[in-house]
Amino acid sequence: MASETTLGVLRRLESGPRGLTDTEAASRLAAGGENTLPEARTPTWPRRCVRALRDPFTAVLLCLGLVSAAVASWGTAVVILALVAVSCVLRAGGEHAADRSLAALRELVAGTATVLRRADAQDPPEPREVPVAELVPGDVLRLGPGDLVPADVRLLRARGLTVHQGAITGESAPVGKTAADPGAADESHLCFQGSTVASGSATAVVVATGAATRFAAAHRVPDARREGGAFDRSVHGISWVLIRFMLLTPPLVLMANATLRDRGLETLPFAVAVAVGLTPEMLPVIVTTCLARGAASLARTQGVIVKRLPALHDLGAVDVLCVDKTGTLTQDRPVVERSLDPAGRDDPEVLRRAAVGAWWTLQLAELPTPDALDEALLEAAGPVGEEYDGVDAVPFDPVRRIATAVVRGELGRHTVVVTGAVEAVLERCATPPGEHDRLLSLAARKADAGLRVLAVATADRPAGPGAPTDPRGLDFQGLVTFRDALAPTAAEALRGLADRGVTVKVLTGDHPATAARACRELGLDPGEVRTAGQPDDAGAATVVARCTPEDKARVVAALRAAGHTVGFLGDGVNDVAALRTADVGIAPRSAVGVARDRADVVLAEKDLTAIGHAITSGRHASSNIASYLRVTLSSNLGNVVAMLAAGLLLPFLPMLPAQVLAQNLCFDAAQLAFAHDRPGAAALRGPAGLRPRSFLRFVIAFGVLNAVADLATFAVLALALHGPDALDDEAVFHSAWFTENLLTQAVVMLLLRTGRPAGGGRAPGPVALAAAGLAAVGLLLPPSPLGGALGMTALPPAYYLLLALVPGLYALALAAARAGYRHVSRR
Ligand SMILES: Nc1ncnc2c1ncn2[C@@H]1O[C@H](COP(=O)(O)OP(=O)(O)OP(=O)(O)O)[C@@H](O)[C@H]1O
Ligand SMILES: [Mg+2]
Repeated sequence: MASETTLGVLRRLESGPRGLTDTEAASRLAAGGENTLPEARTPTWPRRCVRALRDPFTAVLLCLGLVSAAVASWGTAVVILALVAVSCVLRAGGEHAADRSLAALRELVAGTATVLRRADAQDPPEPREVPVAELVPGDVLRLGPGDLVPADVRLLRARGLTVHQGAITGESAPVGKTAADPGAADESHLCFQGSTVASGSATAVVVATGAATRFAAAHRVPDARREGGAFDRSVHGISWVLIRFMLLTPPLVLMANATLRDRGLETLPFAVAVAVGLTPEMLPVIVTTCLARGAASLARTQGVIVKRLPALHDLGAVDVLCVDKTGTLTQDRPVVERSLDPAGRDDPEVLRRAAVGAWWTLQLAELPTPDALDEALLEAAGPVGEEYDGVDAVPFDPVRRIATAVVRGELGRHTVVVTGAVEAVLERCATPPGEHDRLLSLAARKADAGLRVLAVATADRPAGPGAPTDPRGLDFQGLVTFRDALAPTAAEALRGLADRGVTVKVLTGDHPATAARACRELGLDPGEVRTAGQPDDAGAATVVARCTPEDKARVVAALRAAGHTVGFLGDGVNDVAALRTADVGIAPRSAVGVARDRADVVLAEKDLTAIGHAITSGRHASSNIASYLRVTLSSNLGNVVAMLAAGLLLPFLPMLPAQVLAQNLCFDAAQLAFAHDRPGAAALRGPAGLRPRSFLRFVIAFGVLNAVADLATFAVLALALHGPDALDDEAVFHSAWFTENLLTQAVVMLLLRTGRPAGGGRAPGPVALAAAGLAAVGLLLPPSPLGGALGMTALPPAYYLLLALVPGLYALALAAARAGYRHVSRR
């Protein structure tokens, strides 16, 4: 294929430069299938369950179950397997529902391609937006900056085209592509599905779609999204600490019991049950439920689409949000304001020349969507350009910051028209240094007024084959200024972010003064504006101007390295690298294809205030997950420590393995309520990340407190009611402790969540109801027949009195400790 000529390829595909007819495309689609990757299909149920088993906690549970089975402790083994099964099924179900709704949402922002199609063979071809899935071999399509290459294509025409094809070849820099018929081994005339257009434009014919593309052949998962976002990392960190604890517990229990109590392997089921008691086995279920609920409600109420569930948590943790300016804070609907000669006087000729360049760029570059500045130039200049003969054009490139068009002038010579950022154009002009500085400050004065500034230069040269990619020795012609109105919701959105404790930074490719002025008008203090490349441009500055795409990504990376959780909001080709680098990439729906594809979150409506709501929703979900973890882990840890200690002090096991596991099941069921909780206002006020270290410190502190409370209960019960000798009534002791555990757990649920303080006159929330249910089970299960089956019994009435008292005291201690902890952790 590599050595085939363009014509040969078109003939083989039975297509032509005018594209396919609708009927032909439809019959090819029916015959060849949709242009989708095989991996993109949703996993089956068994696969989901197997995947749920790979969760580390589940794996450890399974191991413990096998150990129990190996020592013929069938009851324990069965209960553990039941736990595993319940958590797998709940999780797989949750993920299934979440995936389905995510897939539906992703459809909303799925890409389209600009294809030439004809209703009839005689009709002229017209460019049409077609869903990427409906592309067929032989389709002729247009590519422009920011497009995803939707299939494997052979270029027919290309202007200044460079593509990122790292997904296929691993090269990180953009690669130049041309339509010229190549040598045998060269692939510079082919673009592959999965690559993206960095600059330039092209017309190309589709040669392979769907499973036949090179991308699919390489068996790459299309969305190998970064694992290890902030959320995954935190959960991973916490999980591994716990798993180490769990694996250590059984041998420790065995050894302690063997040395101090002379017990042998018969304590193994107990040891295993204790280790199981430590596991937050509902964690995956809670995480999926919290995130999926948050994402669904965001889509419904705000039109915000979260494409990757953990991104919702990361949004909640964002403390710095970087945004670009044009198209995000402003509308990107520029209108020409003035056309100035080098002396700063009005001169319509400058505008006319720029418009000639724009016209021929539009004609020759065949961009799928015309550039906003080019359109504004043509709108203001009226019908110009046709009086010349266009030769070639290289569309705007955000790295060089210039656009070039070449037209045939008088006497067969060529005129090169270069438009672009002032610095970039002046650098290519033969202007004396003094004049150079004067022109820069003229442009800066215009930019100070909030205008976007375009410099125009030309050169006259002998006829040559094409446009120079890096023209030099130009004559400076003047400036065109544009007004670009601010996005109507931008000011309110920025206020909303400030209220939520999020620092906003503006990273723009535009002039520093234009950016500073826009910020001021939006009520954001720009401070000292930095230009990309200055030392410390990633530091404290609010505005970094003249960013290349790499600069934006570099600043984001530096902020992350400094410990921030960084969000990036952008809509253009020059934002793609930063969208990938940030913890959460956000794109408005109007963004170019790659930006939308790379973003984790897409704003479906043109309302920036939705970001604030999305951040709150992320905090909401994180706070519920954190509440769950905090409550579960600290009370589990407390129970385990208390149980180990009591196991050594008592002549019998403090709880039977089956009772430990039953208690565990009750906890798990009650804690599902956290997925439906509404956290208090305080939890939503600032960034809400799970920081493993401080989190584990919290858990250990409250776990120890919990253990102390448990042991105190045990001592009080023993001494107050019977004296040390009466303790050999095992069933009574087990029942009392079971009840006490469930009651304290209920208290912990109420007091350790990040929820609103009790009271306030509103109906009890789900957590309060679940806690009440848990307490009721704690009181009612032991005297019931089921309790009997688990080896428990009704308690003497006096016990109930004490059992009412102890959780009360514990609640007071807990509330005091919580207040003290807040005080300490705030300092
Ligand atoms: N189509 C174009 N033709 C010529 N010059 C352009 C064109 N678009 C932009 N420029 C010039 O390049 C400068 C920087 O534009 P660039 O697109 O890099 O940033 P931006 O889109 O303004 O910023 P942001 O990153 O905030 O979206 C503009 O100020 C303008 O002078
Ligand atoms: Mg932009």
